[in-house]
Amino acid sequence: MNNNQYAFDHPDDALRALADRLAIQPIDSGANECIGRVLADPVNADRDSPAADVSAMDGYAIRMSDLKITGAIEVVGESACGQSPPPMPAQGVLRIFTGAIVPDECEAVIKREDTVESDNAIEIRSEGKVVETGANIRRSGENLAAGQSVFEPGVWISAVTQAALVNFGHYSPTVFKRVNVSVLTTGDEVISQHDSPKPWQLRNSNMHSLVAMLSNKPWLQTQSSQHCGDDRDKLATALQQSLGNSDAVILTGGVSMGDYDFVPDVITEVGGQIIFHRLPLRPGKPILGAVTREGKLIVGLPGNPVSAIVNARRMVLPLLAKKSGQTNWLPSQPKIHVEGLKSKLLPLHQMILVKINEAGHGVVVPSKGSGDLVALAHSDGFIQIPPNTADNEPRPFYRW
Ligand SMILES: Nc1nc2c(c(=O)[nH]1)N[C@H]1C(S)=C(S)[C@@H](COP(=O)(O)OP(=O)(O)OC[C@H]3O[C@@H](n4cnc5c(N)ncnc54)[C@H](O)[C@@H]3O)O[C@H]1N2
Ligand code: MOO
Repeated sequence: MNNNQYAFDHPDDALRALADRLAIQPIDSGANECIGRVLADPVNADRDSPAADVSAMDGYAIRMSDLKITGAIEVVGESACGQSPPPMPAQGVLRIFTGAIVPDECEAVIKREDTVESDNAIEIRSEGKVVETGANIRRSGENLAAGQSVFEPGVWISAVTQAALVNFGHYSPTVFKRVNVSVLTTGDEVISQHDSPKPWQLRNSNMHSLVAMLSNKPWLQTQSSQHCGDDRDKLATALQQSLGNSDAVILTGGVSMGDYDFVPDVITEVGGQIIFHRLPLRPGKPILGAVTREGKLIVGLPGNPVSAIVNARRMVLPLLAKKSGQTNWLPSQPKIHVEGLKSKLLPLHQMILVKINEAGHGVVVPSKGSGDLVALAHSDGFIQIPPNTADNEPRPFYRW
């Protein structure tokens, strides 16, 4: 707590306080697809990786004494992939292939380009003469030994995670259930895609952008998306229903100080415990975070389209990630230099739209404010600048 104006000084503190109260998803016993989902059980190595000493190159399995031989050395046999290896001959070398098992008593592998090859014999070139004991041999268990931990629960299963899971025999690991999310937009001025807007109306960009952001994540599932006018009772009913069939409800609009801003009251009415309402953020000051008794998430995002989507990325996705079981739910972001930054000195964490240039630097996207969804659409993400800061240090970058 701080100077009374805001429940938290830093958005991450607000996130942690709310995240602590969320119920983690149960295990999904019926999952038949694990890619993009969240690992629920620990995974240990079922065997050494590599499982045996193997060659890292196509070449010849030698003893160190072979390096002293000038002239031809007989190639006595070969160790090929997918076969158990022949014994190392007392004299002569074996042809060996990348990934094939290195026989006991082989002391190094010489790359074939470091030899002069002829029928059933090689000569070792000067480049090959300098190999050291163990050269080009991958030792059994050097990546990981049998029984050691590969992953703890809470890992997001990407293509690279999948490589290790399959390598250790976990084709269908246990995962957490997807987080079912409902999107509930509010406001009498917002129309559906089937209507054409009058001057005092606008299209529901928030609903479509939020659903798009959520649908990018295989560990989430959009349960429903609906719009509700500024009617307190209808909003309460819609929120109650959404909470009944989802794990999280994300609302937009109606969270600030207007006469028709019913969202905070309605959240309390349906049993939500408000953890924060208003944070020192721009955009996003009116944001509201709440939790139900069952540990479901409710977030009230401001209605302005830039504010809604910036805070969906900055605040909602981490909370949903926590709920999904991910342990790295609030990762630190890479810091980037930003050109053209002239931020005002404000007692707020400012989130500024940027585009990334070829040098990997951010360039500020000129914006007219939190209703400027044209600027939003031309950005790659945003940076976050601490309150009352005017220097041009690298800042954390949140990519869309
Ligand atoms: N007296 C104060 N007024 C306002 C404050 C404040 O602190 N004191 N905060 C301002 C800030 S910051 C924001 S952001 C807005 C957010 O207010 P609400 O969440 O109550 O949003 P609305 O008033 O409902 O709408 C704001 C704006 O966004 C448009 N909108 C709403 N829903 C959608 C939608 N689904 N798709 C596209 N656009 C939407 C809406 O028409 C308004 O133009 O409050 C300030 N006021
Ligand atoms: O969240 Mo508001 O967008 O700062 O205008």
